[in-house]
Amino acid sequence: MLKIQVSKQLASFSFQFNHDIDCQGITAILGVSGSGKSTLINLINGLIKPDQGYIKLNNTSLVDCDKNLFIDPEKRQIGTVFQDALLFPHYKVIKNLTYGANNFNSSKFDEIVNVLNIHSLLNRYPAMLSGGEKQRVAIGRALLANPLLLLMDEPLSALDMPRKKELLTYIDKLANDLNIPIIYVTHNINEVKKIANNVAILDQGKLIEFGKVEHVLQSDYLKEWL
Ligand SMILES: Nc1ncnc2c1ncn2[C@@H]1O[C@H](COP(=O)(O)OP(=O)(O)OP(=O)(O)O)[C@@H](O)[C@H]1O
Repeated sequence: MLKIQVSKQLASFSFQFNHDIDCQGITAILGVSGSGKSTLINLINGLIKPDQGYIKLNNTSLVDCDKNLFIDPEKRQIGTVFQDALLFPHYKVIKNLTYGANNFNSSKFDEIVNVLNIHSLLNRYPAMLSGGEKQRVAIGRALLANPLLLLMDEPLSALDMPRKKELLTYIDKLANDLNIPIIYVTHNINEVKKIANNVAILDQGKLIEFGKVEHVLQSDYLKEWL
């Protein structure tokens, strides 16, 4: 369980989020541009410090403003995949995957390589990969660090439609085959329908709705948005 009760002021933008997120399956964070989706992701992974409140992952405090506690991003056991796959251009895929990952065994490596279907890419440089292949490698690298939770901030936005469809299938497999909980940021309702179990809707830095996808997609807020 991810327990979040935070507020953050970024210039004139006020952000608040008070809700628990079940660490199971895929939880989508949906909202228009500027609603605060990336702010939420960066509060969870530690790239932003809240002004007030706390975040706990499976009962471990990641940040607690009252106690002046702040766990550094690299110690949170949380993987983040951003819009653009940030790979080292001068390293082959295999080195990009294993860079900085100290605690993994070869069966874990094989499992991740299989689920993401990147075996044939291991000896290529990033410049020799398509956008979707790069994102699969970036996801693989995040998974090799053994995260308890995977955050994905609009991972499809740089891809064309066929690659989007392809990568969505892989993301779905991660949650099901590897059993890794995922928080998935998007402004695309179709992506939510395809892969998410639960969805949170943000608007102007506030949580508007949270619940099962079937339920939330019926909300009046989304009827106006569609
Ligand atoms: N460091 C900052 N300083 C000032 N304002 C910021 C800062 N970071 C974000 N903001 C503002 O906070 C608001 C929310 O930004 P955020 O990136 O969280 O939105 P988003 O929903 O992820 O948007 P998008 O879908 O376009 O990525 C925006 O108005 C943005 O300009």
